[in-house]
Amino acid sequence: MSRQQASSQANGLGNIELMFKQIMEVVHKSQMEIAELRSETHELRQANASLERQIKEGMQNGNGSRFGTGFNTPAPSSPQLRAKSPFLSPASIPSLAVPTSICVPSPLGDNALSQYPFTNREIPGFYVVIPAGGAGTRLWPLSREEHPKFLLDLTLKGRSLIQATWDRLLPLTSATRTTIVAGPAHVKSIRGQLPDLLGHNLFCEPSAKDSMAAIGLAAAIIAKRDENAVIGSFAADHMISGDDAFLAAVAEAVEVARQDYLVTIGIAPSHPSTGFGYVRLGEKLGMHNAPNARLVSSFKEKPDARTAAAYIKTGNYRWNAGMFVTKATFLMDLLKEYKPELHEGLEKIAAAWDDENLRQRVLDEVWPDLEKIAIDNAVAEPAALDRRVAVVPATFGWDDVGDFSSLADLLPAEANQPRVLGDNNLVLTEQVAGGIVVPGSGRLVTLLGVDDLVIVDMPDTLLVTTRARSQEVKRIVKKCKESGFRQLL
Ligand SMILES: Nc1nc2c(ncn2[C@@H]2O[C@H](COP(=O)(O)OP(=O)(O)O[C@H]3O[C@H](CO)[C@@H](O)[C@H](O)[C@@H]3O)[C@@H](O)[C@H]2O)c(=O)[nH]1
Repeated sequence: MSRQQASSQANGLGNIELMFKQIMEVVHKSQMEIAELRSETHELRQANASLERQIKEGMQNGNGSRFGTGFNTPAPSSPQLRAKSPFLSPASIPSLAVPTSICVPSPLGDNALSQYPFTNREIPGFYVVIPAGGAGTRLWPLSREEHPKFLLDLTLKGRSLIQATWDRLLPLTSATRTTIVAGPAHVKSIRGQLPDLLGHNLFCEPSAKDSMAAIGLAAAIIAKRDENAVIGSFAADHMISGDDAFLAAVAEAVEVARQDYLVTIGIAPSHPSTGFGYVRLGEKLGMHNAPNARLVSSFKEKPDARTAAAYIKTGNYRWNAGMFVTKATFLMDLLKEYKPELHEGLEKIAAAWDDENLRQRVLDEVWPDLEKIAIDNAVAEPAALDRRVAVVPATFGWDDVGDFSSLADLLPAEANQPRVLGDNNLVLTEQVAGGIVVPGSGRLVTLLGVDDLVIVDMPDTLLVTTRARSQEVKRIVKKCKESGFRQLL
């Protein structure tokens, strides 16, 4: 063969390879689009169900012709915040066929698809634990001690964050296996918002002792009820988009947890956040039922910005989404090893839990001395070093709605306009770009020529700051406390 012929043959092969690559890219893109469409369809179905519920509630209250206010869980002293409904009328949404399975693209960018059954997603022996403890200080004055972030409907979809968390997880479990750990100040509101929550599944802690005591309490009680229980702990105040991918990731995490691992869900970091824990991806676990699961080679809770940036550069790190899936007994074993006193205290409380008088006595005696520590520091960090922590990398959208800046990102906006949480008619702007306005006092808020401001106008106080400084709102809360404005916290 002449050199010219050989070179033209090589070119031909190269072209075929290129064509194949392009075809594969198109196929992958279509698969991603299908997964996205399915996710949107599911969200539409949920929105539809939520609207139906609002109409039903409105009719039960003799108020059938008016839709809910959108912001249906205002703080007791706040006015109702009105909003445009983001929903279509039920009649305009066609009924949708339920797919038999869902394909979720692999989070590792390897073009693989994992298939999960769509219907009957309940996982036998799986218990949900929702620790509802954070005050959401960075969302003050919208979020208050008595009425924290998880009780608010921050997306104006008609459900508070804790209600949305409940709705999201219900397909995997049932009300009998869904539990909440909360302080006495929030028990009544939680019961009001979640009428299906069973009395014996609401674990009331005497005071805030951080996430290890809260999740450990639930684990200890559940382990007594069911020694084979696998628990999944999910914050009450996070937002998730792409529920199918979320449920698939949790189902995968349960499979891994059954093999005695503390399992986290890993989110691909978008920026070097100092507010999250980071997990370093270790070797693949190669489990048949959990194709994406990997070992966590190390776990670092809230690194500084420089460290976080270095982590992200490697491409080997994921954010810990604050979700932990594990056998209840395995978590107690880890606790016994790494925090024996906390373990002993929680076991004592769990043993007395079913007898209400005894429970109170033991709580009074034991709870005040329990160590206040996050689950991440108490067990996740040391257990990762012992190769007992695994991660399921996730593909769903996730946000912990930590401050007004991230809340702004979640709200719809007209181009170059501030986002409005509430009634758009109460906000007038001229040459204003970006930012977020909460017109919560009922009066008109007007803005001229200011960009990226955060304005939260409540009946009892007004907050003005910038999006860039919104992480620092807790400094103002501290100042209010020091200056004697306790009633505003
Ligand atoms: N019941 C109860 N719940 C609590 C308590 N303290 C914390 N929690 C709950 O435990 C979860 C995590 O606690 P946070 O205090 O909000 O943790 P964080 O600083 O946000 O960090 C955690 O979450 C991040 C994701 O949002 C993670 O990235 C990080 O690694 C860590 O797990 C939240 O659901 C919070 O409500 C408490 O005393 N009581």
